[in-house]
Amino acid sequence: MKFISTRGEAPHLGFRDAVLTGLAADGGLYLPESWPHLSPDAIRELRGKSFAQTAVTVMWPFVEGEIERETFEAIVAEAYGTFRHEAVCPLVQTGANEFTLELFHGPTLAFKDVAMQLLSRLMDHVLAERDQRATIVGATSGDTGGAAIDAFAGRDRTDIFILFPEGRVSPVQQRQMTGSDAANVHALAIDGNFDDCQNLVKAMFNHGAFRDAVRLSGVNSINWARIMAQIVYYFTSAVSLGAPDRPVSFTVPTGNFGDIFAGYAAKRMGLPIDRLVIATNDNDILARALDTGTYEMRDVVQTTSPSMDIQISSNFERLLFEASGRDAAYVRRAMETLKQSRQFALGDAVHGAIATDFAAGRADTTEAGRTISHVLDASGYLLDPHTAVATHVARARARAETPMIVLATAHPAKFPDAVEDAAGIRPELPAWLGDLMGRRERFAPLPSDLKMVEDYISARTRAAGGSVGAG
Ligand SMILES: Cc1ncc(COP(=O)(O)O)c(C=O)c1O
Ligand SMILES: N[C@@H](CCOP(=O)(O)O)C(=O)O
Repeated sequence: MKFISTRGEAPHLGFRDAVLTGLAADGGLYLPESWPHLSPDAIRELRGKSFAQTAVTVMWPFVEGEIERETFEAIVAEAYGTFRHEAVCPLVQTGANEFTLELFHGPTLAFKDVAMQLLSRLMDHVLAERDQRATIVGATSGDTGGAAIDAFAGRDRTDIFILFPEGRVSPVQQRQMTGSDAANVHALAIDGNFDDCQNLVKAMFNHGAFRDAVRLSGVNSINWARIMAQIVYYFTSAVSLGAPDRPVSFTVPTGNFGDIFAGYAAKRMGLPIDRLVIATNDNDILARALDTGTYEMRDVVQTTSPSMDIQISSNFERLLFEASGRDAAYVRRAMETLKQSRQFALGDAVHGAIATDFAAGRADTTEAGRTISHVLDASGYLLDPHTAVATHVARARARAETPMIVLATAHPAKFPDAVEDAAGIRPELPAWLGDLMGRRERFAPLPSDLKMVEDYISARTRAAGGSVGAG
């Protein structure tokens, strides 16, 4: 299996190079050159399998020929051994035909752990095989950073630098990034919002000399392996509700569009998904794009679901590539127009293609708060604000005949203030994370300035001399 860039001007890469390369050299995002297909019989055979077994089956077509099967099985087993629930991602019934897929049983209580625990082990494996080191740089609106730091802390072949927007993440999220005492971990508090952090990361990838000098690698969902790992729970949850013999729908709290794109990928791989519903908070660029056919940036609004306070959804580019019939020239034009004028028109064909697979809705902070309180009253189940956004949207969109699976992307204890304001209950961190808020903080405040951030990283990374991967 080769991986190709959405902008059509970067080398085609094998799996290991795609994992280490992150963003393609032409600024695009890697995708498999074709979608593998699981037949209905193959999907039926997943019934009764463990999460790790399903994970190997679903991801193997992307990995085959690049990593030995036994090695891959061991990496997957170790990654999901870090989760605190036997089922890894359990499904809980929360309404008549509504199910909540709990993705927060990993080490940092967010869905990011599902991919990050795998990615760190995959990277370690490939770097060790090549006797290389890498500098990982990532942007976070709150959860990616903590998950990446947990997954990479103390690893010998990587130094990790996480850029987070100062003052815009929850105190728990901040401690998960700043409370690590591992020497290879660096938390950078950027004076800006998440989009500024993400723009800095992309600019570093597009700066060839820096990229090569520090052997730059990425762990945001620009990295294909992040998406690949997230495809798995669409299969496990749908199969547990009767797939492939019964279609299901999913509602996904959406920011950078990585999680819901993984659902789209599952559908392209043969999973019968009726609807993929994009749920946004007040930062509703994706819902507006679906409504109007124009992707139009506005200023970011701070909400009680900070991890979704995003305007530039980087994975939307992957969907544009697919919906345009893999037209890299269309994607290049769209991205250039966005850069110049902060908006672009999808065009009728692409807009129509997207609308056949996706629906969208929004929930503001008041609606999300009310949903937390209603669900608690009705079923005793406590939602985090991101999952509440999705639950609000799901309930407006549900069809009685099709089970609706809502992705629960974070544990409510990551956002205790917002949950307490909404429901009068202050969720506690699990006992095994009890010392988190007492840990000493270590981070560097920096302006949103490319040169200063690059200089900071160059002075501290232990990797030097030539880019990793083939890109
Ligand atoms: C808790 C939570 N929910 C939802 C999202 C949105 O996911 P995505 O960026 O993949 O759309 C994020 C951040 O990515 C998150 O941390
Ligand atoms: N919401 C994310 C933003 C980064 O998303 P990613 O999936 O591209 O890493 C976060 O929590 O940081």
